Amino acid sequence: MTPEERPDTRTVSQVGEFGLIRRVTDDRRQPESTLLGPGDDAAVVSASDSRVVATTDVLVQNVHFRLDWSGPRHVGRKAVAVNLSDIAAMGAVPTGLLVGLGCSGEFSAEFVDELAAGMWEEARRAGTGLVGGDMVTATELTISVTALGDLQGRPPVTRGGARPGDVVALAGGLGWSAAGLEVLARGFRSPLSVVGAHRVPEPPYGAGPSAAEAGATSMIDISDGLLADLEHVATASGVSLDIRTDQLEVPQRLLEVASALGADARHWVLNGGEDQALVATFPEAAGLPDGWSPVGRVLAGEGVTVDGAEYSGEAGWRHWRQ
Ligand SMILES: Nc1ncnc2c1ncn2[C@@H]1O[C@H](COP(=O)(O)OP(=O)(O)OP(=O)(O)O)[C@@H](O)[C@H]1O
Ligand SMILES: Cc1ncc(C[n+]2csc(CCOP(=O)(O)O)c2C)c(N)n1
Ligand SMILES: [Mg+2]
Ligand SMILES: [Mg+2]
Ligand SMILES: [Mg+2]
Repeated sequence: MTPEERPDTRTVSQVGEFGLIRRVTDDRRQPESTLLGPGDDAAVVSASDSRVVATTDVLVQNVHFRLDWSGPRHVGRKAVAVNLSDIAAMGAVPTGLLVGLGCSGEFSAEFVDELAAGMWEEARRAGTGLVGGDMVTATELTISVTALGDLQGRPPVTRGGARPGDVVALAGGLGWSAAGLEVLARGFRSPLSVVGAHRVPEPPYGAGPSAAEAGATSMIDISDGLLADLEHVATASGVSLDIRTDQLEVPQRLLEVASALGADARHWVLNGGEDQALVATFPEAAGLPDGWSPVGRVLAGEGVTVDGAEYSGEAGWRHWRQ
């Protein structure tokens, strides 16, 4: 075995702050929108628009992921995916990502390499890259990602534009991540269809800009749960949203997993978080773009209902739940 082939067993402490930065920034082919990448006091990115969309989501070990449930590549992909889905939910395309990493010196440097590889993998799927970040020592593994985006000349699609008569529509899957979380919490590691969805969500990135192009009146990505996140749209728009369960399919696979666990698949679909699907409202006459299907209606009033009735089950995820 040559020295180059020997596995690198050094820890983060041994490699140090600048060694670590070099490892995760060297040899990365930046996307075209990166005019100046990592290495200076700040990055410079180009955009076709004079406005910049900016969003941050933080992931903390044992709150957002567990390292006995997910590997560093999964965690890296998820940290980027949840941020890129917020960019898509504004109707924008991403132009760059900044990553704040807090980790203890005991982690292997290879762990950080894998985390960075997962982030780049997900960033590339959406046509963007990591343009900068920060590395600090911390007692809990913490990943803060900031995503920047370009509205390409369109108005932002906010949570506040839904109007009575609009169609509520969905792009992407719901309930898969919650099913995976429950499977993992019960000590199982399969089926991969749900465990994989929990480890790494698959936001429908292209559906955000295409909804904006088609005249969506409001949009949000589902991080906490469909009903919980639609509450934000109902409040911001001053309307009521009614979800129709005859239009919101519960996938057969989720029914099977739920039946094996004695759980409720419909609850996963209505209240499960972290699938990062997109929900938007469209004027009835607009027609839905590819990848979008109707799941309900916007009505005059307030709050979110299911088939015209209040939902009695527990709502979606909340930090510091009492
Ligand atoms: N610490 C903060 N300082 C300033 N604004 C914040 C802070 N935390 C959240 N916000 C803002 O509040 C709004 C709602 O934040 P929230 O995190 O709930 O949205 P989200 O990212 O879409 O949801 P999730 O975090 O579940 O993915 C966003 O506009 C966000 O920028
Ligand atoms: C170990 C572990 N326990 C529970 C969960 C579930 N979970 C955590 S945060 C969140 C909502 C989105 O977060 P945020 O609002 O911060 O974006 C959900 C559904 C998990 N992923 N890992
Ligand atoms: Mg957030
Ligand atoms: Mg969001
Ligand atoms: Mg978010």
